[in-house]
Amino acid sequence: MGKKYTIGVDYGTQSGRAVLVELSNGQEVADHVTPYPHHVIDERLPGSGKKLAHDWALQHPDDYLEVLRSSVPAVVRESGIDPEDIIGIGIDFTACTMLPVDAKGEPLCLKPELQDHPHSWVKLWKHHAAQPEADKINRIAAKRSEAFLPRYGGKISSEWMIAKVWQILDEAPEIYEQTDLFLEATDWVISQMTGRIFRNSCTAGYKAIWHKQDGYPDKEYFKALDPRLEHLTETKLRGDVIPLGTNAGGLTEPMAAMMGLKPGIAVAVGNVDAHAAVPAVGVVTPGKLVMAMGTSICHMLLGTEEKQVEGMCGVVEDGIIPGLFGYEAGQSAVGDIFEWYVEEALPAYVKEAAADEGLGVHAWLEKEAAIYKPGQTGLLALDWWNGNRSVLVDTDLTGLMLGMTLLTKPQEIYRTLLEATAFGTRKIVDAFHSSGVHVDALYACGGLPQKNKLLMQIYADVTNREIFVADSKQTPALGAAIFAAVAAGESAGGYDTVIAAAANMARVKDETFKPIPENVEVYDHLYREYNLLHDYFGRGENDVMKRLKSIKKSAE
Ligand SMILES: Nc1ncnc2c1ncn2[C@@H]1O[C@H](COP(=O)(O)OP(=O)(O)O)[C@@H](O)[C@H]1O
Ligand SMILES: O=C(CO)[C@@H](O)[C@@H](O)COP(=O)(O)O
Repeated sequence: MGKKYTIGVDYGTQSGRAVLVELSNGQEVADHVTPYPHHVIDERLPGSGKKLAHDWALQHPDDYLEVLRSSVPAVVRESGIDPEDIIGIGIDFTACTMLPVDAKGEPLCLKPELQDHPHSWVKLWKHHAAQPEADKINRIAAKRSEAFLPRYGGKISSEWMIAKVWQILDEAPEIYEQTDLFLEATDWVISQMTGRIFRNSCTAGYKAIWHKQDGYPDKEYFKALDPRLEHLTETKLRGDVIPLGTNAGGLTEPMAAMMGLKPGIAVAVGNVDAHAAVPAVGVVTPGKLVMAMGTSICHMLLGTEEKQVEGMCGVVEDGIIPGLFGYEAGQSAVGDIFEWYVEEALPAYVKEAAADEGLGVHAWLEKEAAIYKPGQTGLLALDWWNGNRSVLVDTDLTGLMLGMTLLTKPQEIYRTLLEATAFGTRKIVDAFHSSGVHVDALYACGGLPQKNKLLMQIYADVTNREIFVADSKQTPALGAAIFAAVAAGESAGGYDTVIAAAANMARVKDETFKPIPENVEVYDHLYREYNLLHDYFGRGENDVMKRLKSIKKSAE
């Protein structure tokens, strides 16, 4: 058999990208990006121009098909590969990004009579307008001591499926009525490619409170939320939940013609961006924490048992790699904090100095901050500029920096912010490790590891763990291509397991970041101080951050 290939398509917040990957070695032969024509819809609906309320974020389902129409033929063309040798396609998506469809699988928002109804559209992961429903979901679950709650670190997010479905029922019962199924967008796109609807074990588990043994929460719980939701899971959330890497069916003739691919090739069930990245950095066994590092960090870890870990986003059997328990945790702002500082608080002289030296502002700050030894700034910060999504799960917490004097320099503040986010990651590492889900090494992908070496060294020193960095331009898309290779199977030239596929297709860079013992020692001291501040301001001893927020609210 000659060389074989699969295509991975990564659906992000602003755009989708296709990557064509060689199966023998994981080489990314060609890639192509399609920005979504309708962008994120957060002000006005397309067509009617109807104004959306605060905290809404929608998308247009045809934008997802546009990625298939444009980016897939583009990578085939650019690579010059014969479509006969492309044996499968897989996708990964933001989540929970969900939509209501009719009995034919058609999105309600594409029906002319429903186009001007905001609730008929795709709700993007960062649609935050279902917070009142999420609050009730949590309150009622806690009161009933629902067994599922600890699996999600004690809190169900407003970003997830049940809160979004309930918001539709609350605010637009007529749309709820006309919905045959609520689907994750990742499952909808796969259904468009195959003509068959399946739910994948990743989004069902992390975003829709589904459990491999227990299924969804029972009817009594849903009835306690709202009697109209009693039968939700066997009606509008019905459908087989199948593990990642399963072939969801062959590519249909019309879709194959549209994309320039061979009909009948394997289409892997849908997946999520951060989760798909895990095998793409070669992680298929417990003990290795994968960090997707960008504006925020998603932390992914594998285990052999279901354990309860404070503040984690969730634990799902088969949720990342079939046969293992996948754990997810996160920090809600990391790169975003550095960006806030650079955009909102940096003196003009720094920007001028960077320009004079032909450097970007981040690069200049990194160079200057690297001159300091750990502890030498005398500063310490709490990384809560966008609340806390890790052990405290509290969006009302805010940022803090301690130790400033008249001599404090911008590069010292920048370094302290890098360190604060590293302490935030250590908190997550410690929460897992002390709950019996071991963390022996860290694996990093996303934009930040390529951009800032000082940041990576600080993470190695603060966590006292070696960090391996992805050697892939598009790690989640490579992951989607890995799952496509597994869906195709060995007989077609792919692989029979994710473990075998990752062994051949995943890559990390040769250069790693190793902890430097003297830095580890100093950071241990600083981390103890961070913990004192963390608990003092975060666990109720001094609720000044919340009081300030409420004073601010009443002053508005
Ligand atoms: N040299 C740098 N050092 C640290 N952070 C940086 C640097 N350059 C950009 N950033 C931050 O990286 C973030 C973007 O990361 P990236 O992985 O590209 O995005 P995303 O999370 O959207 O995928 C921004 O928040 C930006 O502030
Ligand atoms: O929530 C998840 C994964 O669980 C992500 O899809 C969501 O945060 C979107 O991430 P990105 O902004 O695309 O990195």
